[in-house]
Amino acid sequence: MSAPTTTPARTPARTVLRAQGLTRVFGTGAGEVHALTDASLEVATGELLVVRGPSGSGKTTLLNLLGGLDRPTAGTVWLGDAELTALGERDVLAARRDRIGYVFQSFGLVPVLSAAENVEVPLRLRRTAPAERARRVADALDAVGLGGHARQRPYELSGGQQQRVGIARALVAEPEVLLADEPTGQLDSGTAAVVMDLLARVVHERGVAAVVSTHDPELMARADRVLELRDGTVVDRGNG
Ligand SMILES: Nc1ncnc2c1ncn2[C@@H]1O[C@H](COP(=O)(O)OP(=O)(O)OP(=O)(O)O)[C@@H](O)[C@H]1O
Repeated sequence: MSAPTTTPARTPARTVLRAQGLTRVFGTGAGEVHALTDASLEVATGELLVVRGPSGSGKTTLLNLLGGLDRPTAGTVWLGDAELTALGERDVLAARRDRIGYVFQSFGLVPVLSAAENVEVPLRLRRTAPAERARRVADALDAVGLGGHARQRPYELSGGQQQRVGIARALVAEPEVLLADEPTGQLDSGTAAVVMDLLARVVHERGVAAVVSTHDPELMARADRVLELRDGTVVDRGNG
């Protein structure tokens, strides 16, 4: 038997985030809205899963359930070995703080804080020591190419730069999972491509399991896998 000619350099991928049978029904004055029905997925370390689908197809609903921001009507989310959907409020908050990074369409930066202070927020919440905070913030800003912009406030940065600060903030505490809901929705197409390339690179380099929703067909090119939603149902899990 011949020996393999190449040795894999990377740690083998491990499933980090898993959802089974996720259903979310909203009660409204006009009756029930079935925003998501029986959705299942898995995301592994270093994998970028893009969720696509038309407006109203359930992308935000799915991301909110995966990130513990909302509770499903039925179904389960596992974060590693922990059943996120079975945890009480305090434990969900701790899991969100310690294990998940979020990137928002409208960046979600605090206007009165500098880029560095915005990136520092998750570390303060985790009570990381000041010297360690400073080191990690500098590393995270360097990783998104903004080492020279640490003291600038959000209004002194372009939209693309603001979203790069948002990505640095999401990754600074080294989460296992990164969730981004339409992260390039407010950017022009050229800037969107730069931001998406950056997201894909950091996900692969850092081995984060990432779920990113988008409308933009161009952004699918950066995905390792594309999951497609229609009317709240997964019509393609992108497994080939
Ligand atoms: N809190 C809510 N109460 C009632 N209905 C809701 C609520 N949130 C979402 N919905 C409905 O659930 C469906 C899915 O919405 P969702 O925001 O998940 O779609 P989306 O794919 O993210 O859309 P978009 O691309 O426009 O952001 C829509 O019909 C929406 O109106």
